Amino acid sequence: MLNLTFIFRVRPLNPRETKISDGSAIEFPGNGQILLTGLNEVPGSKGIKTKLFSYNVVFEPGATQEDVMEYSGIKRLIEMAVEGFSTTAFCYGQTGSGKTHTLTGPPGLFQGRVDPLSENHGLVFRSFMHLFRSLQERSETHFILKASFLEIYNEKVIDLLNPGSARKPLAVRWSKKSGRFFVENLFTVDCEELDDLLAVLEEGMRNRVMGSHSMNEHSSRSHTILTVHITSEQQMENGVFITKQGKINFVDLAGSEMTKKTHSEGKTLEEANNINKSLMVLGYCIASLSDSRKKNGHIPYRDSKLTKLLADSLAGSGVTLMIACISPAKSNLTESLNTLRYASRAKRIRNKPIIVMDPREALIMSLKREVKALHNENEHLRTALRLGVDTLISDPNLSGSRQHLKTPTQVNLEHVADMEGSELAELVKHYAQENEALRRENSELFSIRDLLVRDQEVVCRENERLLKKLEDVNSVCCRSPIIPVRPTYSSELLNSSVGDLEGSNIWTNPLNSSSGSLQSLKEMRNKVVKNCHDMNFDAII
Ligand SMILES: Nc1ncnc2c1ncn2[C@@H]1O[C@H](COP(=O)(O)OP(=O)(O)OP(=O)(O)O)[C@@H](O)[C@H]1O
Repeated sequence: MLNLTFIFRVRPLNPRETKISDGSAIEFPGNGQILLTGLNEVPGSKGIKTKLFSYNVVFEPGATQEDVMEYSGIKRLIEMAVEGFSTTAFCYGQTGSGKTHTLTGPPGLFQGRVDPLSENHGLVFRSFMHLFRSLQERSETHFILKASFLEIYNEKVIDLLNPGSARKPLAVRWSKKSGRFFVENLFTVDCEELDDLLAVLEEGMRNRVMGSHSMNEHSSRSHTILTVHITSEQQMENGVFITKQGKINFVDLAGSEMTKKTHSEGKTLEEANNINKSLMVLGYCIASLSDSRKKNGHIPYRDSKLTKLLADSLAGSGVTLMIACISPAKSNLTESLNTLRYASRAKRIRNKPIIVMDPREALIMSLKREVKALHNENEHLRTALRLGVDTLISDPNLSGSRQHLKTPTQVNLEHVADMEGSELAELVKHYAQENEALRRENSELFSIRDLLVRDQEVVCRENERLLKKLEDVNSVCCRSPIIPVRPTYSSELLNSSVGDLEGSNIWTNPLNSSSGSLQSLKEMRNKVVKNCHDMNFDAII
């Protein structure tokens, strides 16, 4: 199952590019195709002028923020997070290609009073609105939302919701329990209302490190990860509560940059080196994951903070939407080519996403599913065999499996999360026992069915033999001059009553004293009719 989807957004030429007549090097032939032109001017192009890339979703420069929300697949990602999956949307691309614009909007949107109706809002703001609408539609489920927002600046993790005046970095540690990396002491905010989530976004955006270089006046100098944890509690038919823990990460990667082109030096150069290094590690991880020979080997997640924190999304149980942002300008052709190639490599990662659940609850769920399937199968078998539940229970041939089901273990089906270990163990035991009893009953029903099928075959053969005998007698009768000729009577025989036949002279044959034959014919016929009646042919599947 594919868990990494790539989509593309090509931004319009910016005023600077238009001013210096830096034309577009990208054409859109349609059907999700991107045609790079003028490649022969790129060093190492070996004379190739154009290259065509094909993808499922490509947003052309005219696409609006709403278009991206509607057609990028982000809505599905949110639904999956609500259903308990770990999901990630991240924006990748060279500096100034429109990553921040796509995720959160243009620069300055979060300065001063934020206009909630602005058309400039990016995917994060729109996703929060969609998330709350989606939760409201599921009134039968109780949801708890928590959000955190961090940035990785120069390989240091800073809490954007609680940066402190010194912007003290937080440690990234490995959790044995959850089997993943986590940020120690990261501020996590309870978000009961949509406004709480929006406040998290605003606060984080204000605290983010921005810089300026020749290619982007408002360049993000850090990677940011905004995470919304979604815990859902739903009551099942029998009172058991099932808890699922989904999450959605919005990752705005700092832009890859050619330091020569951005004229970086000093602090900006150090930032650029760190950005490029962590993006390179991300590239290695993606390349290793997409290479089937290396997939189960070493993946260098530990080589950067970014890959440590994204490891579960890339390789584990997550579902990822990668939005590759591209500049159309001729002057950025090499970078655009790199982004498209990077995406082509990453497209090959496939994993099986899984819902994150408490292992004990997962066991109960799987036992419940099995119990339900067995119940259904047994019910079907019972109907097919025309045996009522009571018949089965009173049938001494059946083991005590049904008796057990009539008096199930009494278990306190309270809120599972609040249950003591011993209570949970008892619940698991109960389902395991019920499961076992149903399995036994299932195999007994199957043996009964096999037995009946065998009986049916024997009776069919017996009937065929009797009908053959009737045919023989018929032919003897036909040869007698006294007996009027009837074309065939085996079917007529089966359709008429015994009384009809007795009164009829077609059976009397004084020459071969056929009263004995009549008697045996009647017996045979009765036997066939009885066999057919006894064996309900339709009932056996
Ligand atoms: N689709 C678009 N439509 C209009 N303007 C855009 C679009 N994409 C980007 N821009 C503008 O281009 C400029 C650079 O975009 P942005 O800052 O989002 O790039 P970035 O990839 O995040 O860069 P960096 O990696 O340096 O942070 C911004 O002024 C932004 O508003």
